[in-house]
Amino acid sequence: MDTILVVNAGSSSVKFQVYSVEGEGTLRRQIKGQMDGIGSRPRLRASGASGDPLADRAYPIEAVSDVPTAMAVAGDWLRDELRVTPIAVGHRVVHGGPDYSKPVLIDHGVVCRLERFVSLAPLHQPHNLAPIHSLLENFPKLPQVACFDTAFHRTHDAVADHYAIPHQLHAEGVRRYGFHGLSYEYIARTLPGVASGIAKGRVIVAHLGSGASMCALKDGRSVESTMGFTALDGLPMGTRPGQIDPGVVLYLMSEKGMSAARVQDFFYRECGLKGLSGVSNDMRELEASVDPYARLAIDHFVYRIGLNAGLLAAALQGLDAFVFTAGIGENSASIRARIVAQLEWLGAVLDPDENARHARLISHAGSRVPVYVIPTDEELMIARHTLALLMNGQSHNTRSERVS
Ligand SMILES: Nc1ncnc2c1ncn2[C@@H]1O[C@H](COP(=O)(O)OP(=O)(O)O)[C@@H](O)[C@H]1O
Ligand SMILES: CC(=O)OP(=O)(O)O
Ligand SMILES: [Mg+2]
Repeated sequence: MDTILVVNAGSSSVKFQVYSVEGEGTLRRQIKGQMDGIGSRPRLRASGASGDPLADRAYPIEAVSDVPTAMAVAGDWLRDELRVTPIAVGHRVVHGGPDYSKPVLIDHGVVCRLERFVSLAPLHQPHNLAPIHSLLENFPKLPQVACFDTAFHRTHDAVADHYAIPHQLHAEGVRRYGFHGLSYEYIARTLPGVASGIAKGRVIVAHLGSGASMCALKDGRSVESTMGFTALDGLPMGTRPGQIDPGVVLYLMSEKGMSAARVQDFFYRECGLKGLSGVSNDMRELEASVDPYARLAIDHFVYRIGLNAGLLAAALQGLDAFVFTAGIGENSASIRARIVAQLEWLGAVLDPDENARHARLISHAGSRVPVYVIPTDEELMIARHTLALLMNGQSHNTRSERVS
């Protein structure tokens, strides 16, 4: 069976899927899995084609303390226990910079260009590139495809893409890229099947995971995002602060003597829900906590999402629907309820029962703005892009090599 392996390394999880390629361009999911809770409560879960459980293993926090270890554990499991030998591998690569507005077949030149963005996405890019490197080394003819978080947002108007800084910096790549684009692309493609009348309208999608952002969609295209040059901007996240006055950076460097490397580490790993609560970066643990700072961290998260919804509604000049997705958006009914309460002035009213049972439509029948929960599938987008590149014949003479 010809299969495509998809790898998606996030900031607190490694997700993977294996698809069989059937007939002319049909993909069928064979395995879906993830190692999540990295750094809090690591757990490997995977299921087969019909949702049948293949694995559910918990690990001590120190056994899977970072993303590379999680990737190694999941990779060993796929290779040794499931004998996965793909004909191609699709990777999520978080930063594509100014050059890449669509997925690309990987070679050494592409990897060199993507390495330039490691400092712009230190929580992700090194982990995205590590398996690419190792497969290029060991299986040089195996087709690999890079799919970018930034690509879906490359349609932004100049007015949204610029910072108010000298424009030469924009020319060299200092732009408001936006991230989570594979997730937003999946939602944009799924919406017509969920609500055909709305898919062409003005929609805010809230991707609330360990990394969190929101995207304004108009007619299925991204017109604005809360993230910018890097995935630090916008909403507060698991370990990142979100929007912050650059004066704080200057203060940390000039008054606290922090080096640039120390500031980077601080903003990517020690802030956000974790920094503010002092309890955890994991929303499940904050919701279970009675610590007043855990409460404050959740309050701040909800408040900032409400503020940013107003910003994106302004970009769209109105709102026709709101969508929740990703770890928190798909699973936490209480956070969703609190966010929808912030959206009441925009015309959204919750149906608490539908919300509690995680229905697809969670707004009240009389709500002017419908509110949806749509589980995202970045891996499916990557598989589709990977297959499309393979079928366009750009992977000449390479389909016979397999990972063993
Ligand atoms: N049932 C739940 N209730 C609240 N939060 C949840 C639940 N399940 C997952 N989450 C949260 O989702 C986040 C991880 O989301 P995910 O989209 O997998 O992140 P990433 O891809 O960035 O690693 C974590 O903060 C986790 O606590
Ligand atoms: C870009 C980003 O923050 O990704 P994730 O949410 O997967 O960490
Ligand atoms: Mg993610």
